Amino acid sequence: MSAQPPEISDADRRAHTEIVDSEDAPSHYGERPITEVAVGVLVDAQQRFLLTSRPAGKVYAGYWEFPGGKLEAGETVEQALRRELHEEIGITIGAAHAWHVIMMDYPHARVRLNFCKVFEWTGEFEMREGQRMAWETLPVQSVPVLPGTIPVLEWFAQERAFAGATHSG
Ligand SMILES: Nc1nc2c([nH]c(=O)n2[C@H]2C[C@H](O)[C@@H](COP(=O)(O)OP(=O)(O)OP(=O)(O)O)O2)c(=O)[nH]1
Repeated sequence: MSAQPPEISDADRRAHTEIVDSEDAPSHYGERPITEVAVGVLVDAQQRFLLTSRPAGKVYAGYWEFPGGKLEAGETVEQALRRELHEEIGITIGAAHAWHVIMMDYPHARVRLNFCKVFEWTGEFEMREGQRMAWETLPVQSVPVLPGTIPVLEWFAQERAFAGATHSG
């Protein structure tokens, strides 16, 4: 089975990234409310990282991203991450190590992405929303990647002294 990669629209190209790397940004930043998102960067013993495709029916369906989702009321980033990764990919994570925080201004929403590295988990991977999964290294082979995923690839490139394009497209 080979799924056609989705078209990249002008809106995707316009999606605006802002590196924040602090928790200082107010909950209403600019004119639009901010949606808090917990994102897991799972790294295995071979230093590969896990990407999953966004399921049908969500915005950016078919795009590749790091697994995660929106915080529910009263949740911390770590709690939301633990819940989302269990619900969506079937695993129970160990410690979540806060890494970087960025804002993304999409046509559909303004989101604050709280990226956490995760090195330990238990359970079998089970794509419970019909996603696909891929263990990746640089350069990433899965296309297209979500605009808000690209900065993570840049951080890996810096950490790993990787030169060249981090992904295609
Ligand atoms: N999971 C994840 N989301 C990302 C990444 N980069 C990025 O811009 N996003 C954006 C896309 C979405 O606007 C938002 C995540 O929301 P979502 O719709 O996937 O969250 P969810 O699973 O809670 O969805 P739902 O319950 O509303 O269906 O964050 C990434 O690497 N991983």
